[in-house]
Amino acid sequence: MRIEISRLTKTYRGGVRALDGIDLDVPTGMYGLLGSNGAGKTTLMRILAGLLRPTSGTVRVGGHDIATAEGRLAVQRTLGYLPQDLGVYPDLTARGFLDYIALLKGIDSRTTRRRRIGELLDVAALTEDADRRLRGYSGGMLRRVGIAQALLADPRLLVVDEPTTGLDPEERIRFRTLLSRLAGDRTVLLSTHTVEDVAQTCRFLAVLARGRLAFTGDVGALVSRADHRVWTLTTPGPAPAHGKVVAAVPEGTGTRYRVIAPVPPGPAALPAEPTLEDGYLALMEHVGSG
Ligand SMILES: Nc1ncnc2c1ncn2[C@@H]1O[C@H](COP(=O)(O)OP(=O)(O)OP(=O)(O)O)[C@@H](O)[C@H]1O
Repeated sequence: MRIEISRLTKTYRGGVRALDGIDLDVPTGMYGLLGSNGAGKTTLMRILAGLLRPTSGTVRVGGHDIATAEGRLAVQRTLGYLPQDLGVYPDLTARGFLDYIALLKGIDSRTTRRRRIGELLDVAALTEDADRRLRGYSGGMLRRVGIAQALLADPRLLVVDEPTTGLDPEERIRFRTLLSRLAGDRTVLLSTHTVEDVAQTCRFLAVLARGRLAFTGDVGALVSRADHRVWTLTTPGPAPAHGKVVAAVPEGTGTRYRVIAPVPPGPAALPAEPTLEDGYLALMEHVGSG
């Protein structure tokens, strides 16, 4: 399911221009949307989910234009959305909550609901805990309940907004693996400010900065933004005065710095292999974050 976005602009009442002329083509599979706080990611997700109207520009999802009522309806039928702040009822069990959402989504047949919810609890690895109240769930389990509710209508497009924020490393990895598995036969648009989530799951990504696209392409192309610009320097003295220090690890009597800079930050600096995070930071140095 392809997403085609052209000249998309969103200006909020009060004048904040959250999206400023976005052109983006998202193919089937897993796709990352990276950007710092306030870059416009949630605004874009909410427009895709039909919850917010753009100020101008066009958005087509699977060929349906979301500017028309029929288009929005068609997209809502093929889209599952996991918002940043999914509210749940803590006194419901996971099974009860999913049943409630399924009813809201118009799945009237009790048998269909029971079967579908059973399948999704299994996909989200929640079967054993399905009859426990949500108030006792961990952050990772709640996020998986969120994915299960987003999958109820078997959407071809899954839009997930900052799903791994606040998760511990094991839960984070488990959640990422789940998303990758789901992307096998659908489009999964993953919005995040965590570079590692994209590095571990996506081949293609876009970077938003202050409402504009700063980058689109494959992961390797973003990594190479930091080619010949990453250095390590171990010194007992102060941090290098030039370049952006991205890591500082105590080592012996000194500190090993990792630095992004166009030239070696000191005579003892050694070149290092760039990571996706280095590429992202090098790009942000260039465009200015925000
Ligand atoms: N309802 C609103 N009214 C006015 N301005 C808004 C509204 N929602 C968001 N904004 C502003 O629009 C810009 C983009 O916000 P958005 O939430 O889309 O960014 P984001 O990339 O999702 O950030 P975060 O990672 O912090 O969630 C910000 O400057 C934000 O303050």
